[in-house]
Amino acid sequence: MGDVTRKPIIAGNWKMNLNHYEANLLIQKLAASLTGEQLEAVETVVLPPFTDLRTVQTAIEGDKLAIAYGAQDISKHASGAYTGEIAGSMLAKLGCTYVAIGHSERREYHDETDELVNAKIKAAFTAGLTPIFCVGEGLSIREASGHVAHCTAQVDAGLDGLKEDQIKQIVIAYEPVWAIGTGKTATPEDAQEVCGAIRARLAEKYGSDVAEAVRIQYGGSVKAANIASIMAKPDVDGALVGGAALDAEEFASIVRFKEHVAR
Ligand SMILES: O=C(CO)COP(=O)(O)O
Repeated sequence: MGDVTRKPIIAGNWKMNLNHYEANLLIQKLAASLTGEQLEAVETVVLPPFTDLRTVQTAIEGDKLAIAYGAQDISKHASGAYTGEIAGSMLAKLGCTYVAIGHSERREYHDETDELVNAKIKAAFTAGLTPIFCVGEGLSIREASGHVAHCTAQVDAGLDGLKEDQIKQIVIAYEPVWAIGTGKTATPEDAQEVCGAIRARLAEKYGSDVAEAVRIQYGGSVKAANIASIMAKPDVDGALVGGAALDAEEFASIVRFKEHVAR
């Protein structure tokens, strides 16, 4: 293990929830629930729908809040005749720092392949955005004990052709599909097993310097009640939160995980 300290990163993936009025309200409530010190200790990120981004930018910049934001998807293309798509340069212009790529809901409902995910990660870097690169296994793979191999293969494919300094910046989110929106959280040991295996794979391929710099999140039914024990694991550097990120109090409490007792 190196001596790199990885700043915890808690990101709220709002999915297809909240219009721009509701987005503004949620940002205001978050700002009221978290102190500057708490936001300093943990990188706090929101990933609203595209249509909310301008409003979220205005709210965050207006009050100089230490909250980062980003999008839930990106086009692999830079610009052009791609109806309905959003380019990385457009997201960068709105002040986005992050973009989620390869979320299981996009892989499943929009047939996103590892190859497309890899192209989107490259598009994000070209636009100066940091990918939150999602991987995770479905229930049948987990039941057949194929989860580690599945996730490390997704990591290999997603990072193909990237430079080491890009890989160092990336955030990887391990989200077991069977734990998303189901209330079935993976145990902290389950989360550590895969997050640790991902880091070991990164070390094998790119060296321990790179592996120790990458932040790895766990996602899947994260709540204020279970965050502390998940964050206590050595290779878990943060969380990607879905449903619980729509409630300001709950999300703020997740961000304050250092004040909770791990159970
Ligand atoms: O998919 C997720 C975050 O990207 C997790 O969603 P839930 O927290 O609602 O299970």
